[in-house]
Amino acid sequence: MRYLTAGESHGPQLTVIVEGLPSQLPFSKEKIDHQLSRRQKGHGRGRRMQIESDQVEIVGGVRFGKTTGAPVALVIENKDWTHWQKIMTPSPDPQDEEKRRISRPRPGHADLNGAIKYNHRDMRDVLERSSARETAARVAVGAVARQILELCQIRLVGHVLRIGEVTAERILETPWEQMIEQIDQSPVRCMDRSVEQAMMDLIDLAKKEGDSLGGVVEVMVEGVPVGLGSHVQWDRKLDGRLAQAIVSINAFKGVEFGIGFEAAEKLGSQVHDEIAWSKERGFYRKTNRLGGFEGGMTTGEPLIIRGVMKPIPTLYKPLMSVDIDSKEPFAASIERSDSCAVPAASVVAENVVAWEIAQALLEKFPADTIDELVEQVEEYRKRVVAF
Ligand SMILES: Cc1cc2nc3c(=O)[nH]c(=O)nc-3n(C[C@H](O)[C@H](O)[C@H](O)COP(=O)(O)O)c2cc1C
Ligand SMILES: C=C(O[C@@H]1CC(C(=O)O)=C[C@@H](OP(=O)(O)O)[C@H]1O)C(=O)O
Repeated sequence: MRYLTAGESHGPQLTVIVEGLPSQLPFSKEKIDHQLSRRQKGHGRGRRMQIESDQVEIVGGVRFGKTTGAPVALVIENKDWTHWQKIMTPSPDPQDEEKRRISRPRPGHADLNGAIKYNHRDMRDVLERSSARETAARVAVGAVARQILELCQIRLVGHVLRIGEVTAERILETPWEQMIEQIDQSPVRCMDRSVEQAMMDLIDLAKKEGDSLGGVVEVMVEGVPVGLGSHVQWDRKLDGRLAQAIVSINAFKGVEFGIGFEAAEKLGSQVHDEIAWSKERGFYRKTNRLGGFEGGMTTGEPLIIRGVMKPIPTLYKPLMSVDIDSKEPFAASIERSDSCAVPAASVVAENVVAWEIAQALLEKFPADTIDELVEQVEEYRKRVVAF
C-alpha cells in the first residue's frame, strides 16, 4: 500500500490517493470524520481551527460503502480558502502580486531553505505546502488504515504525555475503553486528570507571553501479531519505519520506543525483557521495556512509541530574521498561529502509526480482499501460540 497527499494550506482542498487497499473493506466516512474532528481539538490551537470543520469526501475507489480494490481518492475542503482566494490566485495587476509577496522568512519554518532550494522569491510558494494543514490528509489515511486494523483485532490510542515542563503519569492499567474516553474528553488529550489544568495553565501563560510550547506524545498499539517488519534488510525494520513516520510529522524532532532514551543509563539486565512461555499465550515477554520491538520486528507485546514536538515556531513575541531582498534584519512578522499543537499532534501520531502497522500487516499477509487478510491473520495467530 502507498499514498500521496497534495494541496496547499490555503488552497481549495487537500487531496489524497491511497493505493493497494484490499477490496471489500467496509469503508466508513464517519470513522474518518471522527479522526479528523479529534485532530482539530485541543487547548492551545489558534483561530484557524474555528474556521475549519474537516470532513472527508470520498471521490474514488469506493462503491456501495466498500473498497473495490481501485485507488481510493479522498478530498478535504479548506473552508479558509474563501478568505485566501485572492492571495492564492494570479492578479492582473503585477503590483498587487509584489505587495503580497513574502520576502521575510520565519525562523523554525521551511521558508528560507525551501526558497533557496526551489528558487522562490515569494516564500508563500514554500509555506503553503510546509504547513501542518497537510496532517489532516495523513489523519484521513490513518483513519482508513484503522478500519483494516480493527478487523484484525488491533487497536491503538495516543495521548499527551508532556507539555513543556508538565509531565503526566502513564496510566497503562486503565481499561482500554475508559482510557480512550478519558483522553478524548480531556482538553489537552491527557490521560492524567491531575495534570490537565497545569498543562492548560502553562499553555495560557506561554500564549500570554507571546511564546509557544512543545511536548511529548505517546502512542500505544495492542494486538499486533509477532513478526511484523523484518530483521533482514534495513528498510524493512518496522521500528525504523515508524521512527520515520513520527519524525515526518511537522515539528517532531525525536522518537523513542519503550523506555527509549532511559536505556542509556541502565544496565542490560534492567533493559531487556525476559522470555516466558505458557500454553494459553505461547511465548511472551515478562516485561515490555523495549516497547514491543526486537530486531526490527514486533514481539507481540504492545507497541509503545513516543515522539517529541518542538514548540510552535511562529511567535507573537517575534524572533529576528533577515529580509531576502534588502538583506536587512527584521523582527519576524506576526501571523495567526497555534501556541501549542501537541494535543492535535497526538492524533496525527496515532494515525501515522496506524498506517505503518496496516502496511506492515499487508506486507506479511498479502491480500486482494479484506477477508483474505483477516483469515491469514487469524490462522497465523493460532500458529504463533502453538509454536
Ligand atoms: C498539528 C500541528 C499544528 C501546527 N500549527 C502550527 C502553527 O499554527 N504555527 C506554526 O508556526 N507552526 C505550526 N506547526 C509546526 C510547523 O508546521 C513546523 O514547525 C514547520 O512546518 C517546520 O517544520 P519542522 O518543524 O518539522 O522543521 C504545527 C504542527 C502541527 C503538527
Ligand atoms: C491549518 C492547520 O494548522 C495550521 C498549521 C500551521 C503551520 O504553519 O504548520 C499554521 C496555522 O495555519 P494558518 O497559518 O492558516 O493559521 C495552523 O492553523 C491544521 O492543523 O489544519
